[in-house]
Amino acid sequence: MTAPTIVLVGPMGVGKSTVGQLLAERLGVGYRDTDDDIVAAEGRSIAEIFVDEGEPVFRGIEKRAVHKALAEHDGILAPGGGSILDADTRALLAGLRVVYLSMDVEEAVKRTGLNTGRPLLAVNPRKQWRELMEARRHLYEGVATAVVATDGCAACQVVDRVLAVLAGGQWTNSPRKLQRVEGTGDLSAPAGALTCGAAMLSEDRLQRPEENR
Ligand SMILES: Nc1ncnc2c1ncn2[C@@H]1O[C@H](COP(=O)(O)OP(=O)(O)O)[C@@H](O)[C@H]1O
Ligand SMILES: O=C(O)C1=C[C@@H](OP(=O)(O)O)[C@@H](O)[C@H](O)C1
Ligand SMILES: [Mg+2]
Repeated sequence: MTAPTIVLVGPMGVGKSTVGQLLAERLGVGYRDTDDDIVAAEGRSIAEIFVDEGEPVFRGIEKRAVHKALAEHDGILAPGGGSILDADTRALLAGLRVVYLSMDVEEAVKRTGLNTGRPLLAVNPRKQWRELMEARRHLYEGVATAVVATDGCAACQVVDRVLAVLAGGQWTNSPRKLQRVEGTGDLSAPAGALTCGAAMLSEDRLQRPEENR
C-alpha cells in the first residue's frame, strides 16, 4: 500500500511547503502539496476559493485533495495547515510518520504578516493566529509522531532536524512515540545526539497516543 514517507503538518507559514521541497530533494523522493493540487484542479488561487465559495466549501475540496494524496503519494506530503480540522483526515494520518512543525506567534507574523495569500490571516494576523492555534494546537500534537520547533531556524536547519528525528529510528520500532526536537540542538552533532537531547512529551501521550486524537 502506498503511504507518504513523511507528512508535514502545522500552521500556515510554518514552512511545510518550503521544508517539504528541501526534504524531498535531500531524500531523493517526490514532493506533493495539496494546496498546489487544489489550485491546479480548480484553476484559481486558495484565496479566490475562500472569497468565491467560503471556508466550508474550501474545506470539502481540501479534504478530497488530502485523501487522494494520502492514497497516491509515497514521498513528502505537505497538506494545507487546516486539513487536520477534519476528523476523517486525522484518522487517516494515524500510524504514518507525521511531523508537526511548530513556531511561536512572533515567528508566525514574520513569515506571514504581510502575505495576503492566506485569507485566514488577512486582518489582524497576530490575534487571528493566536485564536487559530488555540483551536488547533492539540490537533497538530494529536496527529504528530514528532514535533520540530522552527523558531529562529533557517529552512535547511529545520530539514536537518526532521532528518535527525528520522535517523533516530524511533518510527521503525514505535511509530506512535511522540518526540519533540527543540531549537537549541547542536546541528553539527550526529543525528542520534540531537535526538537523544530532545525533551519528550508526557508519558501519558507516549503510552496511549490514540486517546489524544
Ligand atoms: N525556516 C524558515 N525561516 C524563515 N522563513 C521561512 C522558513 N520556512 C519558510 N519560510 C518562509 O515563510 C513563508 C511561509 O512558508 P511556507 O513554506 O509557504 O509555509 P506553509 O506551507 O507552512 O504555509 C515563505 O515566505 C517562506 O519563504
Ligand atoms: O491553515 C489553514 O487553514 C490554511 C492554510 C493554507 O495552507 P498552508 O498551511 O500551506 O499555508 C491554505 O490551505 C489556506 O490558506 C488555509
Ligand atoms: Mg504550504
